[in-house]
Amino acid sequence: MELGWLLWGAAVLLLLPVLMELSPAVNFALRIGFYYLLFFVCSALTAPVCLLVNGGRTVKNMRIIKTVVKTFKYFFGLRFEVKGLENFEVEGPAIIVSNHQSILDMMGLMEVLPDNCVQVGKKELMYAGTVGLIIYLGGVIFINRKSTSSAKMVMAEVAKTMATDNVKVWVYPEGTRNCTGDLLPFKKGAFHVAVQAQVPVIPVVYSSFTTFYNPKKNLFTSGKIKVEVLPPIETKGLTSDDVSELTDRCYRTMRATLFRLSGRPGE
Ligand SMILES: CCCCCC/C=C\CCCCCCCCCC(=O)SCCNC(=O)CCNC(=O)[C@H](O)C(C)(C)COP(=O)(O)OP(=O)(O)OC[C@H]1O[C@@H](n2cnc3c(N)ncnc32)[C@H](O)[C@@H]1OP(=O)(O)O
Ligand SMILES: CCCCCCCC/C=C\CCCCCCCC(=O)OC[C@@H](O)COP(=O)(O)O
Repeated sequence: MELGWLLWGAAVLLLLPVLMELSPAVNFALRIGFYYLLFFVCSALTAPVCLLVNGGRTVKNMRIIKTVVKTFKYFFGLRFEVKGLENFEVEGPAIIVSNHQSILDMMGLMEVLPDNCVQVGKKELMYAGTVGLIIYLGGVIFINRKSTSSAKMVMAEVAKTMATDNVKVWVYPEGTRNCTGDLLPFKKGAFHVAVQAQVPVIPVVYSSFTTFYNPKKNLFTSGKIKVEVLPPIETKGLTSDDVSELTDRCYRTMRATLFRLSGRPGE
């Protein structure tokens, strides 16, 4: 019996490189599966550490999570070229907005995440096993995208507490992953919160993943991701009437930066 398993294991190990070469689908499945496995296992191992070190749900756990997630890029041959980190150095809280292409964004997020910064995530993530637990412990704010009213209430609460808690809040204004190399229209919630809290909006742009990552084409290879933190956009003195213009301004700036970083001619 043992010999059988041994032979089977040796065959898989010998065949794996051939399979990966022959079939992009196998390569993609193995790499993305390994990414999920890393999430799952590292979350399970990190959760007790967070509880021991910080006692429960607190943004301080993001430091521990960040330390772990920053190692993931080495497994996939991904490199980050970061510019503008000094733009995070604003006094007090801020709303950070960035484009969102894939679950690989979690590596990019942790590559530049400033201290005391939580994220807004869809509430379904709470149920993603050990990952749900670790992001809960990290202070992630969960919203129900399907209920604008409840999401607005949660965001209004964020606007109130972010000043007292002195936290930055990272929002993906496209509201979903989008790996087309362009931006989806922006949801306005992040900008309402910024105006309600009278805090700056700091745009962050990641270059397009399409050169090394495309699930539809089973493409997932190594690659370089350019990240640019743009100058803060002040909201002092703005009101809810200014939110649409603020959203559009941010969208245009980020889209132009995305095209520049991705080497795509602007429109
Ligand atoms: C150790 C190993 C660990 C390994 C694993 C861990 C790895 C990393 C850990 C940390 C990372 C975890 C973080 C996970 C990130 C996950 C990211 C996501 O889940 S993206 C999806 C969720 N995010 C969003 O949806 C973006 C935020 N959405 C919004 O802000 C939306 O605006 C809304 C949900 C509040 C409403 O959306 P919707 O109704 O679809 O559309 P809108 O046009 O935006 O709004 C409709 C009208 O409502 C007005 N509005 C919106 N928000 C507000 C508000 N807050 N106050 C007042 N009014 C608001 C808006 O203006 C529209 O009205 P109109 O008249 O048309 O202007
Ligand atoms: C033995 C292996 C077991 C594996 C079992 C899987 C258990 C859970 C493991 C990993 C869960 C992955 C969660 C990754 C969260 C990354 C955040 C993210 O990118 O979420 C997507 C969200 O932004 C938008 O979602 P949609 O694009 O609207 O949809």
